[in-house]
Amino acid sequence: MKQSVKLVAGNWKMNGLGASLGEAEALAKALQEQAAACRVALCPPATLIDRMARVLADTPVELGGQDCHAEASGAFTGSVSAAMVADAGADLVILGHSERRAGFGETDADVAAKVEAALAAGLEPIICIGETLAEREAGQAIAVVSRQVAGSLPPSLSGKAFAVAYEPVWAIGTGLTPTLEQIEEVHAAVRAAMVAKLGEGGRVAPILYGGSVKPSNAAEILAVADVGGALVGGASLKAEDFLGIIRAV
Ligand SMILES: O=C[C@H](O)COP(=O)(O)O
Repeated sequence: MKQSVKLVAGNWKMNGLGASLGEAEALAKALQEQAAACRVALCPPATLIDRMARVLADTPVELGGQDCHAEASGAFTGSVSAAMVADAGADLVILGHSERRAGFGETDADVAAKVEAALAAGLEPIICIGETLAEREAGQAIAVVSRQVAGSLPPSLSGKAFAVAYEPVWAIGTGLTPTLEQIEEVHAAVRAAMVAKLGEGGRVAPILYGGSVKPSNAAEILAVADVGGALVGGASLKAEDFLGIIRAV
């Protein structure tokens, strides 16, 4: 299989005010002094994208949003469009995170529509999938992620730059992680579902792992077959911790 460059993306979620720009600056400075062996991205809250774009201009750190609306414009109070995320300075956008699926009722079809909007705006989507603890305990993990891939990835992704992030819901922010064997098994199933949906276009995009990735476990997780990077929450908020993960690639 052709390997794409690994991507390590930090999802700040609803954390970080202007003061946190110092962490982005420190990260960029470190990566300018010693280049990373992977792509690196930070995805701050929408209000920080513009300011962070200035801080990260001419550095190796890419910038992403955490969500966008599926429509291009209109009466959607509180939402931002994909074009707005791009206009603020982002190159990527996280879509379908489990916190949006669970907290805002986003379905696979909603996510697929957002992916279309992101592509139209020139953004590279990072499409999140993952099973709940109840689904894993019921032996449904593979079926759930396969269904999410089939429903959340529109055919138009074929030939476009994108990533899928496998994030078991029970591993997010808990300190728990699947075994390396479980990660390998799910990533293989996700890859098969991507190829079933997109044909050859599903073979190259990286499949990131997310859920309690930290400097101490990053190397072993990133070495698992077809783990194409990491989507990092808590440990991306401090440059030093995030660098520990990036250096493990
Ligand atoms: O998007 C990131 C994930 O939800 C992982 O979060 P975490 O690294 O804090 O477990």
